Amino acid sequence: MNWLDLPLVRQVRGVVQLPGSKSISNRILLLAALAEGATLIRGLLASDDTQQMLAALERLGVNIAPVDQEGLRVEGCKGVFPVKEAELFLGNAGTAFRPLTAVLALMQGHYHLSGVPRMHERPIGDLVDALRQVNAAISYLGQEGFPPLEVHPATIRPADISIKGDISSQFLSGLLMALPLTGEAMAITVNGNLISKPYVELTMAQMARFGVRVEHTAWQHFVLPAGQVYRSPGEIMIEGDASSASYFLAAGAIAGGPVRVVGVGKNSSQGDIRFVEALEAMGARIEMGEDWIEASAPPPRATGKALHAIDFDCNHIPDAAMTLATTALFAEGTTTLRNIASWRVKETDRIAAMSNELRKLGAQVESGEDFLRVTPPDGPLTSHVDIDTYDDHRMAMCFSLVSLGVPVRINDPACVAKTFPDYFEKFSKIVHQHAAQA
Ligand SMILES: O=C(O)C1=C[C@@H](OP(=O)(O)O)[C@@H](O)[C@H](O)C1
Ligand SMILES: C=C(OP(=O)(O)O)C(=O)O
Repeated sequence: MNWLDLPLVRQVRGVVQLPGSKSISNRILLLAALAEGATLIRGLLASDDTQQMLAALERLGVNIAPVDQEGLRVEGCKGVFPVKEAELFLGNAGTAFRPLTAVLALMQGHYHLSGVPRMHERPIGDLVDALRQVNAAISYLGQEGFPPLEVHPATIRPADISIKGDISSQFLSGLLMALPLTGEAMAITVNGNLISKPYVELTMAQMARFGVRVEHTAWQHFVLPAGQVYRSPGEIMIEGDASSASYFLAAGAIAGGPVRVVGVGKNSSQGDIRFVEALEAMGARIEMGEDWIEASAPPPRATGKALHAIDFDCNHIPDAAMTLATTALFAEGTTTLRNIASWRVKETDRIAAMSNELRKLGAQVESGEDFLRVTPPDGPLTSHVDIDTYDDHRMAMCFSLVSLGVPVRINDPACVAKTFPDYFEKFSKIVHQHAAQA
């Protein structure tokens, strides 16, 4: 096991250029691959999750070539992947696994989809059930309802589909991106509650960039009109990742600031931009421009803690919500994060992992199926704690914030590669005062 020791940081300040959005990158790669015409993509995230999508598309016969320093040219295959038999390994990338399952189910081929052991514990049954309603032939190779999967050729028949949306929104997103390939009109009804709604909005917004529209009423009925085709818009610029922004903005709110992130701003299409509302509710000062956001701490309170606790429904920001859990260590009072049951089926059981590690620092933690409650210790956080990261990039990034209070050791820091390979380098650039210099 390797680790990274983060010394005590007394102040953060600076400007961070964000990496591209993971959620937009993997959607755009897939849609560009399925479109008519070539797409020049700029600003793509370079990380494990996008690498999984890129490698899978190349295996499926899609031509992808670098352009200039940072551009990528994807040759669209007009809705039909050239390769009809493939084994795809997709790591732990939900944004690759779920949408590719939906698309490949319509391709009349033989495909085998697998991932890392944790991916085989992450549910996919609700998506498979929905795809079976249009006669897709998918079988489970391990446990019923979970990857790995085998997709077989099948004659797809239009149907009114119902899908559950209370475990992951990626099932509905995958279905929405795939179904236009049939050319048929299709209606989807979401059965019960839909979580993580902004990600479905993001899906529809990316589809619209390729000329395909989805009609929907409330969050229950979605209609794909017949005869729509993905057409490349030519060139696409991907904005910075709003979830990745959360760590730097929280740092600015906790330890002085200002910290400015560049790459997302007030017109962002990503739901995690609304993390700033939670930070503001905790007392942080936020300013936003077209493509930047800046956070700084409020004046110190009598208690010594800059921020105050919140009670917040986090369903619309499941990823950035994790950052609130560690920000709560620097807030006066008890912070409650609600409606986060999906944390249990992500990179790890994030409610359990977060509870374990926060307790090591001296916080009082209460948790349930779908909530987490954090009360920081009265005195300082416990210093020099070893934080386990559970192969979860967000655990590593969230707990880097502990160094704004006490020195901390982050185990397996390289797990950040899933979405942000150079996270710790960027974090070190906003650090202005180590304990040794204080
Ligand atoms: O569609 C997407 O890009 C994502 C949706 C969310 O998942 P759930 O819908 O499972 O909450 C989010 O946690 C994930 O990181 C990315
Ligand atoms: C849940 C996440 O990833 P995935 O896209 O694999 O679901 C995440 O990045 O926090």
